[in-house]
Amino acid sequence: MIIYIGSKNPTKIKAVENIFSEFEVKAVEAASNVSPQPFTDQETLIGAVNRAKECAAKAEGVIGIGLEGGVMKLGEKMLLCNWGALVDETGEVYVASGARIPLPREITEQLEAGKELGEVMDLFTKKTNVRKHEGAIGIFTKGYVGREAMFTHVMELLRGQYEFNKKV
Ligand SMILES: O=P(O)(O)OP(=O)(O)OP(=O)(O)OC[C@H]1O[C@@H](n2cnc3c(O)ncnc32)[C@H](O)[C@@H]1O
Ligand SMILES: [Mg+2]
Repeated sequence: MIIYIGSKNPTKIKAVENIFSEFEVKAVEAASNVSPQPFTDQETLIGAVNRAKECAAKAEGVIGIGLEGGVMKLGEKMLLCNWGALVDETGEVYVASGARIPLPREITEQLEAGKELGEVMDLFTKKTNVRKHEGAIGIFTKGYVGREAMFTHVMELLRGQYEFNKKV
């Protein structure tokens, strides 16, 4: 079985490899077809599904994975939100979301002003490519849960549902 992951972000590739370690994992570009900075749960979920479907269409009999990051409003707070989708060899779609934590006010203000979280996090931490390393979730949890770990949990939820349905 070949697994296609629709991203070149190393945190996403590693999360897929961690959970499908016995299979060949191929990283390819896949369009989310949502805004670069999704602002709702719904938009983030759709982005993940779009990427997974594009991946599953790359070849016969493969599994496609989409992992998408965004933010969502909950009352006065803005939360990190992440979604994953797995499209299996028959076209069945499985979805799962990642852990959520609220973002500090100074971050949400910049997102509301139209900036992308990736850029805001690099400015905030004075680092480069936070999104390819610990991610915002890693920064605001002092490294307890990084982006790879969060996406790895999403992958467990996806593989588990797939196997339950297949009665593996
Ligand atoms: O190459 P792709 O797969 O697109 O990976 P990405 O890092 O851009 O990640 P997403 O498109 O899934 O995330 C959507 C936006 O949110 C940002 N983002 C999401 N989660 C983040 C995190 O934990 N840390 C920093 N930026 C994050 C990201 O930079 C984008 O601007
Ligand atoms: Mg992106």
